[in-house]
Amino acid sequence: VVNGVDAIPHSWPWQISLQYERSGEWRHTCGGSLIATNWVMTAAHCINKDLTYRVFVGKHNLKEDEAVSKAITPANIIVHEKWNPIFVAFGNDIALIKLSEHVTLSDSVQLTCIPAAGTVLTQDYPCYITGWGRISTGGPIADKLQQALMPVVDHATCTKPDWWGPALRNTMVCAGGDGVVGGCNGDSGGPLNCKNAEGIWEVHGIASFVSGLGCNFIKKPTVFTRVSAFNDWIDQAMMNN
Ligand SMILES: CC(C)C[C@H](NC(=O)C(F)(F)F)C(=O)N[N@@+](C)(CC(=O)Nc1ccc(C(C)C)cc1)Cc1ccccc1
Repeated sequence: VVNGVDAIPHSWPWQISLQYERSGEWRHTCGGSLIATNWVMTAAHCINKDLTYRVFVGKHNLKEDEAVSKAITPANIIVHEKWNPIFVAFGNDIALIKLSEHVTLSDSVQLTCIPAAGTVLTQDYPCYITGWGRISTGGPIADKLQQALMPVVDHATCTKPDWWGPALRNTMVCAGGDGVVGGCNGDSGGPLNCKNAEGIWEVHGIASFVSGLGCNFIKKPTVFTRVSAFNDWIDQAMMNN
């Protein structure tokens, strides 16, 4: 997250770190959200079938051993069948990771909620991006979980020619674009957290892409998969696996 701040430790207890093993060490690659005690929602572009992954729950500082955290092996990874890595613009950048065991919920490990199907947030609705992604374009990833207020940019604005243009799908949701805050590599798959009218946090977006011109480029908001466009897919995947 570019121009974010350190989160209060474990204040986003559904945020996970998706890590893969390379030459004997584990590397953070993406974020994700705990939506059930044995299911994590992330981005399809985070998944490479040839890699070995682990899901780390209850983390704050990636560089420290934290007693409240636990690394869990995936049992199964379901990538949206219409995801095409060559055409990110087509969307469907969503995947579900079934964990090999149910997590134990605690103050540091909690579930987040999926919004009602079809929910579309209005312009400037206040949401927060969270993640351990790069803290500047091309810069280092964060040690401590970062957060930033990233107001929603509605479809009418986000599809303007000098924004993302008409190619932007309505199965996507934009946020930010002020030239200051932005998601960046490593935030992929992580949540766009928005409080609903009842004061309950929901995950409205899965961080998908930012402009190649820069992670916090003005009028190029961070683009998220709109979770409320995939309720049926999520339900089916969890029921069938
Ligand atoms: C792997 C890609 C598909 C998604 C990756 N996503 C992220 O970093 C995220 F925002 F989700 F945290 C990304 O944006 N990667 N970039 C490499 C940019 C990128 O690939 N962006 C992009 C934008 C649009 C499209 C399609 C919709 C035309 C594809 C990729 C990050 C970047 C940004 C500025 C400078 C250097 C690196």
